[in-house]
Amino acid sequence: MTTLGTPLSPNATKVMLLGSGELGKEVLIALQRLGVETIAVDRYENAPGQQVAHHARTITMSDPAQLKALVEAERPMLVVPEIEAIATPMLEELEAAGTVRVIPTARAARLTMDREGIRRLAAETLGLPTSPYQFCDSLAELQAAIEGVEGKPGIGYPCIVKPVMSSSGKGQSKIDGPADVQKAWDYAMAGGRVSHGRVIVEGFIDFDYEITQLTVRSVGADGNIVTSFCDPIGHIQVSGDYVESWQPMAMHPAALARAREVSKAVTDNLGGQGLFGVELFVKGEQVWFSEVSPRPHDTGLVTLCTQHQSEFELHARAILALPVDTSLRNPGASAVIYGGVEAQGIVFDGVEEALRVPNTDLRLFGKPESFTKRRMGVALARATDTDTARANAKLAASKVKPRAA
Ligand SMILES: Nc1ncnc2c1ncn2[C@@H]1O[C@H](COP(=O)(O)OP(=O)(O)OP(=O)(O)O)[C@@H](O)[C@H]1O
Ligand SMILES: NCC(=O)N[C@@H]1O[C@H](COP(=O)([O-])[O-])[C@@H](O)[C@H]1O
Ligand SMILES: [Mg+2]
Repeated sequence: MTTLGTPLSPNATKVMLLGSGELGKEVLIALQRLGVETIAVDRYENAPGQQVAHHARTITMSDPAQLKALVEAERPMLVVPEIEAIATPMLEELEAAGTVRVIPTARAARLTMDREGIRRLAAETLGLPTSPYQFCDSLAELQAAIEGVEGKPGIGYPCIVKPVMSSSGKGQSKIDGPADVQKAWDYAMAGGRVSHGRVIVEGFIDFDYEITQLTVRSVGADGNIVTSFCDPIGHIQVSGDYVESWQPMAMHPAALARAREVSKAVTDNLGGQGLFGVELFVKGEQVWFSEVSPRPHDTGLVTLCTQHQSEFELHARAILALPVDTSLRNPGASAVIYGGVEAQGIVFDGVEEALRVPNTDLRLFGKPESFTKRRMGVALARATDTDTARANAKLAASKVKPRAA
């Protein structure tokens, strides 16, 4: 049974988010609506979620001592990781000591913190289909992994190199031939979230399309964990970062069934309560596991305009052991708004024109600093079909013009 308290009182139900970007901001709003007392933590001041939470804290989340001190001082009922770059072994320690509960579990946060833990679990422990891959600690190892050594075939070309710890495509590049290897290595070294000399090289999967299968582990009426699925989300990525997503993605029934089998296998193993974003590549009826976020997914921003309960509300409910409803309300789409400029405190022209596009909405995240390729907002569109929704979301996004003040 869940009992919720009153925020800012001695009986408050306190939840701490580790990472408070655009995704955390929406989770915090969902928690606020249930009267949860929220603590938004990030690596910089005035992060989007810090602007809506009861309390804002700024620390280096990858520093175990700082993380421990903060959790012990605040004593939240739940700690909810929102990004990968966190001192997750410290979360495991704190969870083991009974200091706090981590969402979905501290082990899941550790395994998904870098690409190695989750890839080895999926491919080697669970036997799920993935791209061929190798981990490398130097340029020479990368070259050998691609070209092969002593008669052993390598991954070959084309392939993709990514820092083991990065997200939103940072440091990721495609290698089409030997001339690109050095450049890809240097780019990966510059792009990781935490300085780390390790990369994954993956064989390129020539998929027809890719999806995010949002999967929720919540507590059922009988007290047992139930798994529910949202309608699949289709998306387009450019340079490893999502630019457009839509829901539902029309899929062959066999591919959808397989996608859900794979999602269930991964999320069963990771365990705990909460929403997961399982990323899958699809070709015909064939499905490959790519990676999983044990938390709301950027491509799932579309659920703000398509589902009765968005992925953020689903996460908030699931972690509080409340019932969830994953049903679709109407088709819809999202389109990303990049900063386009390098400046602090930017302004957005064209918001009115954007919102004149029928059945659209906007989220401007309020990030204090813009970079050319930093995601600063998203346009949302609902429609009776996803083609119309995609066209309108892109049109609305294109009307918003960020600029230096
Ligand atoms: N092996 C692969 N074959 C083909 N395309 C790939 C492969 N790996 C990655 N991609 C493409 O690059 C995108 C980003 O890759 P990935 O999800 O691993 O990066 P990421 O940095 O973790 O991104 P995010 O944090 O946004 O999920 C994928 O969604 C896909 O479009
Ligand atoms: N693909 C993961 C993802 O989209 N994560 C989202 O981006 C934020 C970081 O943005 P920033 O790099 O602009 O600070 C994170 O806090 C999270 O909300
Ligand atoms: Mg991804």
